[in-house]
Amino acid sequence: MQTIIAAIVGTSVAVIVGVSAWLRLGQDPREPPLITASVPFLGPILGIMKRGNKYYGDLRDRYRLPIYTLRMPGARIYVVNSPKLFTAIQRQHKILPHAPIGINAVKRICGASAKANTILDENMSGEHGEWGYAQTYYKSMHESLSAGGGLDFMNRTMIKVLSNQITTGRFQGGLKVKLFQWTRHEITLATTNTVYGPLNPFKDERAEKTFWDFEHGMISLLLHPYPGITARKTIKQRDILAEEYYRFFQSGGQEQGSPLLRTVFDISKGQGVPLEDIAKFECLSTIAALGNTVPGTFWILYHVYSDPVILAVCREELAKIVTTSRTEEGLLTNTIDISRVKSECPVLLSLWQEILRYHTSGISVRMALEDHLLENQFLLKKGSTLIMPGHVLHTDEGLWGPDVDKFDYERFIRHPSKKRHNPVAFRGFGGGKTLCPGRHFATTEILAMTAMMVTQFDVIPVQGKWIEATTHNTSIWAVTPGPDEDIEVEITIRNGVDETVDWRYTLSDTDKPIALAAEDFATLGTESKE
Ligand code: HEM
Repeated sequence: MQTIIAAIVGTSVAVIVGVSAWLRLGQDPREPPLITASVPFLGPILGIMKRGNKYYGDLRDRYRLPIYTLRMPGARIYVVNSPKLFTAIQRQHKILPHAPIGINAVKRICGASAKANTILDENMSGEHGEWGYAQTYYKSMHESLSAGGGLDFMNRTMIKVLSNQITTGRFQGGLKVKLFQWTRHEITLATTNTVYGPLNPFKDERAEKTFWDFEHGMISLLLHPYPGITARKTIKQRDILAEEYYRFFQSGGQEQGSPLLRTVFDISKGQGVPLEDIAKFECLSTIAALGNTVPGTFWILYHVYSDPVILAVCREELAKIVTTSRTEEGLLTNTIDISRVKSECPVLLSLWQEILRYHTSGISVRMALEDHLLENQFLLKKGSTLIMPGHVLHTDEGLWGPDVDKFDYERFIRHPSKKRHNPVAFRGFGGGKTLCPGRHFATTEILAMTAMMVTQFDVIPVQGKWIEATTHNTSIWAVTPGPDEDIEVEITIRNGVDETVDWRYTLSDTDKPIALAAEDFATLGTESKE
């Protein structure tokens, strides 16, 4: 027996030493340093399975490298830790694009026809100029969601829809709900009514349920080698959803929808994508619009209501921008202009940014289309994958200071005596070519929802005290994780709120982008340091 064990141990050690040596020999000295796990190839996979995106933070702390190589079966991966290199990689978007990885994910998730997939492939990385489906689709999304008439229309519609949902009439005598589930429903309705208009398929609660079940299982379409066998349920949910979108488009629903929807629909049609496939791609667009906005809203409500100091400060800030008027009949109306929330409520805005810093852990990925010497220093081999984990920047003490692990709702408040953080260190909305186009809309929606709740309602945990919400069970792919356990709360009308007074929420001004990402600082003319 002992001899067998010794033989197994001996062989394993020999294999590990052999594979490690082979890995090192296959590594060009100009490549980012190789980190070999104690079990080659499997080590990183096990690390990621165990620690999720925090694994990259662990390696950053252990090796303190600006960029390093990880080897996994069939993959050469460069993981980036330095904000300077994040920017350098994003600048090389033709040689180091996101599209080959992103389009592959779209194909696996949406299961579109061969015809649609061929259209997707054409000039996907923009190597021949700004044409082709992928290029024009994302460009038009960015344009439709940038400051201007289209975004103003969406913001105003969303504020109107949301304020019709969040009314005192619904919470008479208190309403007990699970906070995450409730937030999810309210945001799903407000966002989809805004995007899809009066024929919104999500008005049917069955569509909403199918959508969230699909979202939950979607990772299996990406990771399982044979999803047709192992992820049949998720595929069925996607196909039911796609049928809903198909019926919507066939009946011309998009004509009454948002300018964003009409624009991207026309682009898909113009590129010759069949209607069945436009409907399948729409499943993913809704994921983009809701996937992070829902947990983002949950976290802001959780932090505001679970901390009496934050709640008091936010209420004080909002009270300053409430204007009261009287109708001819003598009825009082309180009005909050959401434009003023964005320009005159620095604490609320800082709280939202801190939520993104503290809770989001998105990863930006790129692929090297050819050998490239990054910053004349690091050789990136053709075919390799680049990983830029937001988490490593968000948790870097050198970038945020010694209190980096603390949730500090005032961290982003600008003050002449305070050194501003490096904008590149904030990755809540990613960056570069794939910078989130929905960031301004989502920010307005989340701030509007918070303003409506905080001014009119109290939220109290049914258990009597707030339990710290954790995110240990988060899937590795979640950009903004939801809580491990939902929290049962009671929503009641805030003490002192006069129920005879009408509350109105408006958006008076045309959208002025708030500097959220490093790119916004550049657009707004504020310097972006690295
Ligand atoms: C709090 C809410 C949101 C967060 C935290 C968020 C975050 C992100 C992140 C981290 C990325 C990836 C960036 C990268 O790879 O570098 C992204 C991409 C994207 N987001 Fe958002 N997002 C939010 C809301 C929205 C909304 C409301 C929409 C649409 C209405 C949207 C549409 C998209 C799209 C289409 C992309 C892909 C962009 C491209 O590849 O060019 N997002 N988002």
